Amino acid sequence: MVSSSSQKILVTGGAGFIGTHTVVQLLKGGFSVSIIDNFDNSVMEAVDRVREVVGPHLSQNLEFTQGDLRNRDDLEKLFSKTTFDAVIHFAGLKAVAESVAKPRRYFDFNLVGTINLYEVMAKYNCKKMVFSSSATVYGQPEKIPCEEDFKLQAMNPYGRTKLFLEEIARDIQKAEPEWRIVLLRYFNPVGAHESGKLGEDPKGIPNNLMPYIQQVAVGRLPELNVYGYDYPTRDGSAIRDYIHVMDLADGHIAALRKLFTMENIGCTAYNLGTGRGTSVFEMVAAFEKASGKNIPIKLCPKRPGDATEVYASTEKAEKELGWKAKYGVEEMCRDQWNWAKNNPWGYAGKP
Ligand SMILES: NC(=O)c1ccc[n+]([C@@H]2O[C@H](COP(=O)([O-])OP(=O)(O)OC[C@H]3O[C@@H](n4cnc5c(N)ncnc54)[C@H](O)[C@@H]3O)[C@@H](O)[C@H]2O)c1
Ligand SMILES: O=c1ccn([C@@H]2O[C@H](COP(=O)(O)OP(=O)(O)O[C@H]3O[C@H](CO)[C@@H](O)[C@H](O)[C@H]3O)[C@@H](O)[C@H]2O)c(=O)[nH]1
Repeated sequence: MVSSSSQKILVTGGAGFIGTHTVVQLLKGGFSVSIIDNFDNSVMEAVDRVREVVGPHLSQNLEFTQGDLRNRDDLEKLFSKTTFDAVIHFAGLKAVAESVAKPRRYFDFNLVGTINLYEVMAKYNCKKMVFSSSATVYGQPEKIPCEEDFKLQAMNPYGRTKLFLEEIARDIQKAEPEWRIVLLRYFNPVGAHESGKLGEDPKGIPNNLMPYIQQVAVGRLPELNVYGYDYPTRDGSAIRDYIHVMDLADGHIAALRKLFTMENIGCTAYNLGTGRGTSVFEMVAAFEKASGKNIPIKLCPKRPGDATEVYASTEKAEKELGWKAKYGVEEMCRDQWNWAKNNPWGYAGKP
């Protein structure tokens, strides 16, 4: 076992959707965790809920700092007082449409924030990193399932930041071989912690399918717009590889263990997906079944830039990280509904 509370992990963006779930699994796995987050897309209540979920004993191994990666001093302050064994880097922006409208904001948060992080990590000789990449780097994949060595392509400014950050990681590791970097390409993270205390809480109208369905189910939105119903798929709607956020969280623990044990890992990318594709209509039906709610739909034109069918090849992660997703669509919808019905207005409650 490599995990012990003597191993200290910095989690950037740890108050966010994937961050909170991963921090729970890190604490349960015996790691000490320090979160830095600027609450651009999250709230303090999410960190308090993490403490609630893990209990008072493990909460002693969790520290929180409000800070911004774009401000190098915020990172300096953290690194100068604590020695980190590795960093899991979630902090960033992720909304495709917003990135098209505000590309500079995306370059600032995602690129400048990450470059600052590398600089400070290098200065304090912390050279192990798990980075949140995305299936978006496959663009419109020519073949499915997506394999890690496929040609990469950006479709929008958000995707470009992920692609650039992957290239930056590869360049840094090539020039300074002591770095160990794992790039995790997430497919479509959904679901919530089984306790119903943690989940996704997007600000404003959700961009993504599952948070949107959730808000229809609790009556915050009247109906779901289904973007595209004449795709060449089994039911005409687009297909994605949805992955339970707890499986994703465990994928980070597997990646971290790999970083600590494999000296020559270099800079390596892994898909985190289930390897199974589910259509929009199938997802709606599964959520209706789990929640007992009717989800009214409106058939709409395709969303520009959306791919027809995307799912992961899971072989590399299974073989090299020893990680495989455990949950299916039924559990994803069950846990997402449990979160939704207990927190219909998210962490903050009804405005
Ligand atoms: N959720 C998805 O569908 C998905 C898919 C692929 C990749 N990713 C990537 O995974 C990572 C985490 O995603 P998430 O869904 O948890 O998003 P999220 O918005 O819930 O979490 C990101 C967190 O980072 C914080 N943050 C943003 N900029 C920061 C900065 N400059 N300094 C400090 N904190 C900052 C936000 O306040 C937020 O708490 C992101 O990098 C995202 O691009 C997400
Ligand atoms: O209100 C909605 C929202 C989505 N969809 C459809 O549902 C599918 C899934 O959409 P979404 O949840 O937005 O996921 P993706 O478009 O696959 O993109 C997500 O997943 C990618 C891979 O991880 C990330 O790169 C992106 O940032 C993230 O938004 C797509 O076919 C959409 O057209 C709808 O029909 N109605």
